[in-house]
Amino acid sequence: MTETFDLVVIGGGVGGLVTASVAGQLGLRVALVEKSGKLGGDCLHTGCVPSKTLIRSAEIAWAARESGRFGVAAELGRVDLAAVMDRVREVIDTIQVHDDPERFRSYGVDVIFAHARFADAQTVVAGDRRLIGRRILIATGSRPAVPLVPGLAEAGYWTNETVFDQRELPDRLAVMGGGPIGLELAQAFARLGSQVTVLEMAERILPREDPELTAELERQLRADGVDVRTATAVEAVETRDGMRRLHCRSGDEVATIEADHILVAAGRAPKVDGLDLERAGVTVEEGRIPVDARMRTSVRHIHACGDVCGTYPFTHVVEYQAGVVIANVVFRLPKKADYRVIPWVTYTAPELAHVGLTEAAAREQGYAVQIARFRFGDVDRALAEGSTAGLLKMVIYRGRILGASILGPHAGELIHELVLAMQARIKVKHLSGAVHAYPTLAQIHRRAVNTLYADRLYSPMTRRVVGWIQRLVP
Ligand SMILES: Cc1cc2nc3c(=O)[nH]c(=O)nc-3n(C[C@H](O)[C@H](O)[C@H](O)COP(=O)(O)OP(=O)(O)OC[C@H]3O[C@@H](n4cnc5c(N)ncnc54)[C@H](O)[C@@H]3O)c2cc1C
Ligand SMILES: NC(=O)c1ccc[n+]([C@@H]2O[C@H](COP(=O)([O-])OP(=O)(O)OC[C@H]3O[C@@H](n4cnc5c(N)ncnc54)[C@H](O)[C@@H]3O)[C@@H](O)[C@H]2O)c1
Repeated sequence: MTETFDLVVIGGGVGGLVTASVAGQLGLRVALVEKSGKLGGDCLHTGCVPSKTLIRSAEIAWAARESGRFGVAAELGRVDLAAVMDRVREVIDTIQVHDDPERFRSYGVDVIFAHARFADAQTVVAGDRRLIGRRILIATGSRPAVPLVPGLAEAGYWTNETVFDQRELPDRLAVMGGGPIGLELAQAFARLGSQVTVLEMAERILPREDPELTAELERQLRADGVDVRTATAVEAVETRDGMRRLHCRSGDEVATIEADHILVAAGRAPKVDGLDLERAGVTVEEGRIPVDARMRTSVRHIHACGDVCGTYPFTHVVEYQAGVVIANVVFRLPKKADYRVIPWVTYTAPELAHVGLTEAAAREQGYAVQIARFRFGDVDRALAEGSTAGLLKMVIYRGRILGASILGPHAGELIHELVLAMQARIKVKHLSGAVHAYPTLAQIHRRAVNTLYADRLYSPMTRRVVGWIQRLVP
């Protein structure tokens, strides 16, 4: 059966759903093809939602363990991973209601559950249907990249696709990869009671983040009981009596880590296979689909967004890119994606939030920047909360923020004041001038900026000026 559509969307994750729902509600003839049998994609089923729900249970376990420090001394009973994962499932099911296929059908979207592939640049084959699209969107996401380590496949491992199905807490867990997925899950399992080792190949955890903050986060993770080993490569894995032995090398030193289970969190691979992209003439580079600023692939009427493009693989970025696709496809406006102000957050404890340029990136680009820093240990609310680790670091050029990183309590919430300031190109003097309620963590923004003015305010010159005013003005 051959049918014609204004827009054919491949992939029912964030990118595909946002685009299809808006285009459908605005009257375009839209087909949405999803192969997994359910809508929602990685974020809902195996990504953001389950990980953040698991982290919440881990926080509760940690709070019970630490309660004595707050004068409440609660007893932590047995951690029941099955019950924790049941709660994860409940949260997914609650959110899944928003992604009910019937809801999309009510918007006029033809939702098709099938594997999609290209027959040519205009035609997508989905089961026994041939969908001709005036425009086509590829939003097929990514899957875990699994390193080629001898013995790993035979030993078996978890990824984000299987970890949330587990029912028993492992005594010992080895995590390959010290990126956001690895660290969030490593700390969560450690807080729930597993003995966790993180094996990171690079010199430091979260290599894309500011090293000043990641060094402090590494110390915090260790204090939480996570054994973090950087510059460590897993060279081979063997299984003995059901136990995994990971043979690792760090420089000249070799070590063997024993674990009941291995979690692989070593990066993502865009899902481009099985799409027959060559039939459509869509270019694939280094395993991902490159796009221009209008989210167009090498074939102008075929767009791509989200993890399949391999840049900024975050839900909020996919959503933003879908907006660019909508502007171009639905409104035919030449809107371009602009990544100047993109925040992201790693949900460890403390959280690490970032937006814009790091200090190193700004200096590399030739900006003579000023750095404003303030530590949570000097913020009264952080003291009251008992969460004093971490700091705010702001990268400032000619009075405006080029970038900022926050390591600290609720950093993911706090960063948005700076996101808005950057987006609106507000000068930092306005952050300092804005009254911030006491005692809030948000005072850290104002206090960081004030450190820049302190030297000038209390300088001999200002003292002289004040002296003249006092003498001259009655
Ligand atoms: C553990 C984990 C935690 C994360 N936490 C966060 C977080 O806290 N914050 C954040 O911003 N981001 C987070 N992310 C990243 C976020 O989940 C992704 O960036 C986002 O889900 C990507 O959306 P997408 O639409 O590009 O792809 P997906 O959501 O992966 O959707 C792609 C869809 O396409 C379908 N598909 C693939 N191939 C075909 C085909 N040939 N035919 C038909 N359908 C197909 C797939 O089945 C899937 O449903 C996390 C990711 C992981 C793995
Ligand atoms: N909070 C969030 O927003 C959030 C959370 C989780 C994931 N995500 C998204 O998902 C993406 C993927 O996350 P990720 O953590 O899997 O990937 P990543 O690429 O960010 O980090 C993977 C880490 O694994 C290391 N590594 C690679 N191969 C290795 C090996 N053989 N042995 C040991 N270490 C190895 C890399 O050096 C890197 O530090 C992230 O870039 C992020 O955009 C976001």
